[in-house]
Amino acid sequence: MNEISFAVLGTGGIGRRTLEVSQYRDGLIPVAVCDRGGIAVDHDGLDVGELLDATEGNVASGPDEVDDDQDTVTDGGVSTDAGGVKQTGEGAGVVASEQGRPTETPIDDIIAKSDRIDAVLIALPNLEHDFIPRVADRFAEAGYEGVLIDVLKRSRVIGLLDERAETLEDAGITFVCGAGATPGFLTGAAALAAQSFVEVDEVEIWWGVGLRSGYEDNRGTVREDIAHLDGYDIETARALSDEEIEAIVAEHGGVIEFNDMEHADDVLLERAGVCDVEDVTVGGVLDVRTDEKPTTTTVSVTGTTFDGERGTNTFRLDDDTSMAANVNGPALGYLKTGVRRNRAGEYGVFGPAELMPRF
Ligand SMILES: NC(=O)c1ccc[n+]([C@@H]2O[C@H](COP(=O)([O-])OP(=O)(O)OC[C@H]3O[C@@H](n4cnc5c(N)ncnc54)[C@H](O)[C@@H]3O)[C@@H](O)[C@H]2O)c1
Repeated sequence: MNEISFAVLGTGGIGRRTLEVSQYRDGLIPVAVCDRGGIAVDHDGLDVGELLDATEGNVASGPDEVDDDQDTVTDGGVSTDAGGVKQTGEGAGVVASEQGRPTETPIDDIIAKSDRIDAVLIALPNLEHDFIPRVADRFAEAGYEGVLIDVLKRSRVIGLLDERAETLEDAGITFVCGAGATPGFLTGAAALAAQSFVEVDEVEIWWGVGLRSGYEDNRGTVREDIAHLDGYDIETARALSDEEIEAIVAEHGGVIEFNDMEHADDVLLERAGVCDVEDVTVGGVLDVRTDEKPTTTTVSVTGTTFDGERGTNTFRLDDDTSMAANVNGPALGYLKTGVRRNRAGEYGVFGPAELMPRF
């Protein structure tokens, strides 16, 4: 396969690791990145090492300058004080890199350069359900013809993307949705595990994530997970200040269990014909005190074979593989598959249970 130039929208906990993992994959050239305050573009390939060093512990999760008395709502939720973000350089995020420059229109600036970009990985927070679908609209309106891929989690967003399938198809865009770990890797594993059966009764996904770097370095992920707790939803989670999130994490002793999560594995498995939405359950445990997983990540698919046997096929991740590895390895694998499909003229919306990620 020829080289693939790609961009990353959002260089937080996930986006930074996407760039890092891409260094270990053949043929992937990171040419553009942005966060909420800056952009860096080099069509010959960005210096990822420099970019990662400059943004280490220095993610632009909130606006650059915030009046201490005034909460500012952003796509990543409410940030009360830019001082809450660890900073190691001049400015937070991409602008701290010598390759970066400040901008107030980061996504539009990437779109303006997108005719030379094969694939765009969207690692933005999705606290407004239509945020990522609206980003897709902007690429389509600008005449982008390439791959868009996201690692979003919520079931209802897939419907919003499906509504746009025709527009994306007409534009020549191949959109791979929900292509992180769960949904993503584990959804794909469930689709494979289901192949033994003629009837699938149940798919159970149970994840364990240990993130010693905690909320500070994984703001979108932790905030969006909190929206699944009793008493919270996406709107209330979006309105929480950083301090309130830290307090919720502390109330749980740093270990939070989630049950019956609205994870798009369900709709993605249904649209791939594996089972019905209601047959899928997703839950897990997040531990922000340690990098060790609090529980083993498993996907169990229970069904009946053609010859009448009932059984459960189980796919298990090693406890030593991190969330960063299990989100970004598959996301880049699905990105490569997306580019292959795009170059073959297949456009529209695809899920991880319909594709096999490539190396
Ligand atoms: N599918 C999976 O398995 C999986 C796993 C983990 C995280 N995720 C998802 O990945 C996403 C990112 O999570 P994270 O922890 O990296 O978040 P984060 O808060 O650490 O980073 C978000 C990044 O997006 C940037 N950003 C926010 N709004 C922007 C805007 N309007 N324009 C440009 N840039 C903007 C921020 O500056 C930051 O760089 C979340 O939606 C999370 O749910 C998915």
